[in-house]
Amino acid sequence: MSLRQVFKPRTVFPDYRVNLADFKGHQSKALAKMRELSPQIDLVLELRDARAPVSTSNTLLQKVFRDKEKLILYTKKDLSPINTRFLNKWHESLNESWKFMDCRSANDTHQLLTIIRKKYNEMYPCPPLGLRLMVVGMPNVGKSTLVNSLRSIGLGSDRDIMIKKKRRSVAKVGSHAGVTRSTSEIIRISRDPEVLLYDTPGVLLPQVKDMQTMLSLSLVGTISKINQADPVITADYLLYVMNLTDPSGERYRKYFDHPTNDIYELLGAMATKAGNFKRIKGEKEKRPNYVGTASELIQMAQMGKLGKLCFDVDAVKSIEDSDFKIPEDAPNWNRRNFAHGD
Ligand SMILES: Nc1nc2c(ncn2[C@@H]2O[C@H](COP(=O)(O)OP(=O)(O)OP(=O)(O)O)[C@@H](O)[C@H]2O)c(=O)[nH]1
Repeated sequence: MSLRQVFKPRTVFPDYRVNLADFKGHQSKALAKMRELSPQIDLVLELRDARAPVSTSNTLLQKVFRDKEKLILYTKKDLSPINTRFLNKWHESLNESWKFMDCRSANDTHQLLTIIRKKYNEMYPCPPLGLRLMVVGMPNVGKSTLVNSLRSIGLGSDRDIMIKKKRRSVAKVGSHAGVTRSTSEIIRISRDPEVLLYDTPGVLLPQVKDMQTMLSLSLVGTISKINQADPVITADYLLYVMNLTDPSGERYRKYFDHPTNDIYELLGAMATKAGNFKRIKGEKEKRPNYVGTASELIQMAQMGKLGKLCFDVDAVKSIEDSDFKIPEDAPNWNRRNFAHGD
């Protein structure tokens, strides 16, 4: 590209056909269990990934806990550039409380525990069996990580959180979707006041809204490998998001010297640099391994190696542009109970 040419990122993503479902039997069972336990729950912690705040919001969970007090936790804040003004505007219109979190941070967990304990102290009469919480959300958003942090900090001191972490881990954590398969037994996270919670398996919608939602969910690791879209399509969406976020091409400068809208150009350059070629049946020459390189690029994005990214670019923009009104039937929660955090 000549220096005179100005790079223009794509503003519309091509309409690929991708699978829109990843709903499993254990998720359906988990929903039934949530409905069964719902009457004894005082507060629902709904986790969403801050890199896909709209796509990881689950209307099924909202229906199950329609009448419950709820605090929305946007997790993985360390990987997301999302503007808190957007979250404020969005939730103000829905009369909902929210907080930004790194589930592994002692500081954030402390702040959350303070909110939870305050909630207990404000209840009259105090719940005789302790305050009961349920931690819900889509797969891989950080539920089990949060449960372990709450228990470590809630029952111990944060100075020895690292030492006690192993002993106190009650919920299995993993880097892929679907690690928790069933609702936990009740777990104590604080003694005075008595606070108990249930960890639950991640639940998706039976079918997601559209292709971009599915690609966003794949990029934050919510979709199981078998149902994810083709890695090259997912990497192309990642490129679309990266260019809209920063049109200078800086995020992939290490692999390619100018911004591009052509995913094959970027993957080809990356594969050549790594010497990652593949022989295609019936062809003499080896070709760059586009699929393998696309998977590597996706993994880098998931680990935060391409900088902070929000994959819900179009969804966030359409919410930002809309004119909010508080629905008349919105529950009247006391929002002063909750801090937003940053
Ligand atoms: N960077 C970052 N990583 C996090 C955070 N919270 C959780 N993780 C990581 O995200 C991955 C998924 O965490 P889990 O706690 O297993 O997620 P889950 O929601 O219980 O997953 P399911 O069992 O599939 O429902 C793990 O690799 C965690 O270490 C966070 O706030 N920031």
